[in-house]
Amino acid sequence: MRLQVKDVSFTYGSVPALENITFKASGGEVLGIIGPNGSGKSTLLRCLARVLRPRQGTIFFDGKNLAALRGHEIGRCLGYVPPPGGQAGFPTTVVETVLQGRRPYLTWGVSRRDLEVVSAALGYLGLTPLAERLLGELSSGQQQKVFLARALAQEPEVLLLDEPTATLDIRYQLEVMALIRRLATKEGRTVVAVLHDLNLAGRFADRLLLLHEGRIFAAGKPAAVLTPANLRAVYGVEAVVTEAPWGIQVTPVAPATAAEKEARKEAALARA
Ligand SMILES: Nc1ncnc2c1ncn2[C@@H]1O[C@H](COP(=O)(O)OP(=O)(O)OP(=O)(O)O)[C@@H](O)[C@H]1O
Repeated sequence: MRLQVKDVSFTYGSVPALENITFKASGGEVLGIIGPNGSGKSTLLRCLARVLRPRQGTIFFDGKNLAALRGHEIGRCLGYVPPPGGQAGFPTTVVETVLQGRRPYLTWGVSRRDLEVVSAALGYLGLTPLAERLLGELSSGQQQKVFLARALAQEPEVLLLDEPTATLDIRYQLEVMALIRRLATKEGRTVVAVLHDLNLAGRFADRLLLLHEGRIFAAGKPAAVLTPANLRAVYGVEAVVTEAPWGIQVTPVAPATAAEKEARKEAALARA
């Protein structure tokens, strides 16, 4: 098993953010982490990336305790892309930034293979024409693609992506998700991605973890997790869930508050 998370809890000061999280992810799998604002998704990803240290519990990578791995080992095992925003303060170019992804492999200098990998990562994300531009002079979506390209250049076995499509236009949302899918299916990598877009989650993930108030509320295949009852209980919305040929589709219809339901009932009566 590539990734094993056992009974992980995390607290910010006195604020509990994760409680008793346990799950596994294998090679070739895309695991989507979904849940409302503040449910603990980013905190979980930061624990997996070893940016945060769990208060309790253990995370294993290929059977090894993540807490015991050394820096350069982590770099080859795990590639972490934080959520968009606040990362572009450095005067580096796009190509230099993506090349940083090769740091776990660099010895005396940059090899031909390093350059090939960087060039392929730039190409995958349509960044080749922007290669010499400064990062700080790009749009937020373009910057997001650069950080994804850097993680791809790192060639890690596990990719940890926090809202990888949040700032991307609809074409690149699909392209990035398809790329993630390919990395898992064709190259056997494990991808753990925090996703707010339930339709992308329902379409591209093999399994979903639905978080609610720091705990796992539901876990399993998208069809089992994205149910109207779960969405009502966790997000407080009424949603229509359909199964399209390409995956599960979720259409939020209305907030499921008592007042809303009453108003809709009255409106229906008035129309009748
Ligand atoms: N640096 C911090 N200090 C204190 N509390 C924090 C900190 N970061 C997050 N929290 C709290 O931890 C909980 C989980 O936050 P987290 O960012 O993991 O949620 P999330 O599911 O990623 O939310 P979102 O969808 O809004 O990004 C929330 O209650 C949040 O207020």
